[in-house]
Amino acid sequence: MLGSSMYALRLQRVELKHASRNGIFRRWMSVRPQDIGISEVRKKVTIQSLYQNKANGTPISMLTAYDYPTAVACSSHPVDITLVGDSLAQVCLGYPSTTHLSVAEMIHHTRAVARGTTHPLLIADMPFGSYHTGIEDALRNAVRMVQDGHVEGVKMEGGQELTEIVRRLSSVGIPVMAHVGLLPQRHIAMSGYKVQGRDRNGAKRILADALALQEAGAFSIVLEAIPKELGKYITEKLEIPTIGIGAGPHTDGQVLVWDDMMGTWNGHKAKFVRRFANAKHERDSGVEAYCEAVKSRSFPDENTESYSLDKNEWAQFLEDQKSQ
Ligand SMILES: Nc1nc(=O)c2c([nH]1)NC[C@@H]1CN(c3ccc(C(=O)N[C@@H](CCC(=O)O)C(=O)O)cc3)CN21
Ligand SMILES: CC(C)C(=O)C(=O)O
Repeated sequence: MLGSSMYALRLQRVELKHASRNGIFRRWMSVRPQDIGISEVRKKVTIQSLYQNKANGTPISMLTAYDYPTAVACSSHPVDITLVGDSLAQVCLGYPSTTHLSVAEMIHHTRAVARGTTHPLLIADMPFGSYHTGIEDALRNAVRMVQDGHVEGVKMEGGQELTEIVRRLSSVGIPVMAHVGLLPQRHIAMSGYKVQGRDRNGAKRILADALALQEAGAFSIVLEAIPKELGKYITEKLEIPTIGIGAGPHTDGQVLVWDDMMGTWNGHKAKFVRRFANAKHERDSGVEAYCEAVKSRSFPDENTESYSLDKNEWAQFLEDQKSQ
């Protein structure tokens, strides 16, 4: 056991050396997936490979993750991009809105996700307020996300007003994913979570935003809650891959929130959500069965789930107790 794990460690180190010598050093590229319980080796997803997806019409799968186990689950399947979305605020931390999430809280979670991430590209949301107080603040916070949070790129919500920030981050090599349409960080200003671009002028504005963000250097863009016709049109107009959530079937990729996809989210179910599992049912029946077993003393089983000591040792122990 010890021997084999030391061997794996040594091998890992050798591979790391090899990778860095060849100039293809990437944090996880050379980590043996078995180390975190992943059996299949997949090629690291890169911005270039995402462009190839768009070119050859292979859909891009993006899923949110908020901690180590969800990151490992993404890394165990052909998820192309793992997103530490700021939906973290609501679905994991119990805040009423994404606007409550701090950079420190986000980084705490991105570090855990990074530890469980192998082949997927790792992107995280810039929290509300972390890119609104000036270009240098945005850059400083993005650097924190990369350096302390271990993410490979950042996502930010907004349109043409963000182009200078996108340009600055891109210019120093921090990949930026843009996000237009429904902007959850602005739900108060937008009077709720509403489908965007439903009239001619709204649609024009979203297209203009998407084009401006591409021109500023965004490597990809999320289209949230817009009509499917517009999702298709923007996807055809842009050179960068579009990732839709409630933007119809014609975007270059799709994203869903982990808890929506798993069927564990108790809150509102948006029209664009499909539950691909009913993990809530499994989870609840597990908790119920556990409580029942404890209360009925059927758990733990005396023989298979408990420890014992040698009969003679125990007799001696009791004997010693008498003379105390
Ligand atoms: N669980 C969860 N899933 C998400 O997709 C998500 C979050 N949380 N939290 C952060 C944001 C908020 N999002 C939301 C929240 C609500 C709607 C929603 O209720 N949409 C209405 C549209 C109504 C209309 O304009 O016609 C819907 O019924 O689909 C959409 C996106 C997306 N993000
Ligand atoms: C749903 C995705 C796109 C997101 O922004 C989030 O998880 O916060």
